[in-house]
Amino acid sequence: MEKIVFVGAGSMAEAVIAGICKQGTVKTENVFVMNRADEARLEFLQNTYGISIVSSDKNELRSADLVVLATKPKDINTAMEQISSLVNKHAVILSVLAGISIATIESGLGKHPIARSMPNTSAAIGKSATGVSWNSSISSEEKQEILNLLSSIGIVAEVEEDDLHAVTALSGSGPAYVYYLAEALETAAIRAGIEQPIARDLIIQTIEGAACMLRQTQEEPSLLRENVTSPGGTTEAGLQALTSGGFHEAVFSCIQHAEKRSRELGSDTVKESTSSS
Ligand SMILES: NC(=O)C1=CN([C@@H]2O[C@H](COP(=O)(O)OP(=O)(O)OC[C@H]3O[C@@H](n4cnc5c(N)ncnc54)[C@H](OP(=O)(O)O)[C@@H]3O)[C@@H](O)[C@H]2O)C=CC1
Ligand SMILES: O=C(O)[C@@H]1CCC=N1
Repeated sequence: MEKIVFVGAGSMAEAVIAGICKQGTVKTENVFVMNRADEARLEFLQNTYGISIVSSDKNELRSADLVVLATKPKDINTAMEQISSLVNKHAVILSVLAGISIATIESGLGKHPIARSMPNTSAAIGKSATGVSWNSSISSEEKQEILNLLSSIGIVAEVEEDDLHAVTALSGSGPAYVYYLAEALETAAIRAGIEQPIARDLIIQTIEGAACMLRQTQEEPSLLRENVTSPGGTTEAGLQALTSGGFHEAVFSCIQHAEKRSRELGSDTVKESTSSS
């Protein structure tokens, strides 16, 4: 897939662009980006990554091999209306949108090979955890090309389309949960008397170290947790406070609410397109 056009130029588009450009997956001169109105943003991406801006006649879409849909879910119907007559009929479509079904994309853009994915912002450093599913029009070669592209920004799991809502809740939104934990730990550490820069360093290393332990030892998280927890010690005291504060319930509820919201984003978009047609 030589020529790639990104429709949408926000955080997620940038994370994927940064990832594929840094990993050398594509030639930067073959990557084009467009958005709704923010020209300064397009110039920033052009200057930072050496990619190009889609011209005002959007002609690049006519010869695109891959079109990446990266608008907010609420904007996708308008975006598809604006581009559908221009997109090369052989182009593969790769969506990164939360909640938006393959059927919605098919009804907006017509029959194309479609990959619906859910990456996360760690794509920018090649560490995304991405889920992907396909429509029936995609060939095994096209799948492989998409898997190669997504693998260049992190790990990829092929899942059933319906499971992408849960993947979105888990790993699409997941980096935000970890940052939220880091924020809470830092506030608590400062309150306990540690200087902020020292607290920040200790937290980053603790999160990174624990993630690497999970990956490298392949041990159960519960076993690794038990290894840290001396009977009658500090960890036990801390974990008891988390448990009585409703830690498990909060995490279950977090994933449940995020998954539900992903489903709602999809049905809101379908409702909106039905009411405007
Ligand atoms: N952020 C994240 O962590 C993740 C996001 N996603 C998904 O990625 C998608 C984008 O999210 P994010 O990058 O955060 O959103 P942003 O708001 O940062 O970016 C949205 C982009 O879409 C552009 N846009 C809006 N309407 C159109 C249109 N009609 N034609 C072309 N471009 C248009 C906007 O342009 P302008 O600024 O000019 O209005 C903007 O560049 C969402 O669907 C989200 O669900 C998936 C995984 C993780
Ligand atoms: O919050 C959102 O809706 C998007 C999808 C996953 C991460 N960010």
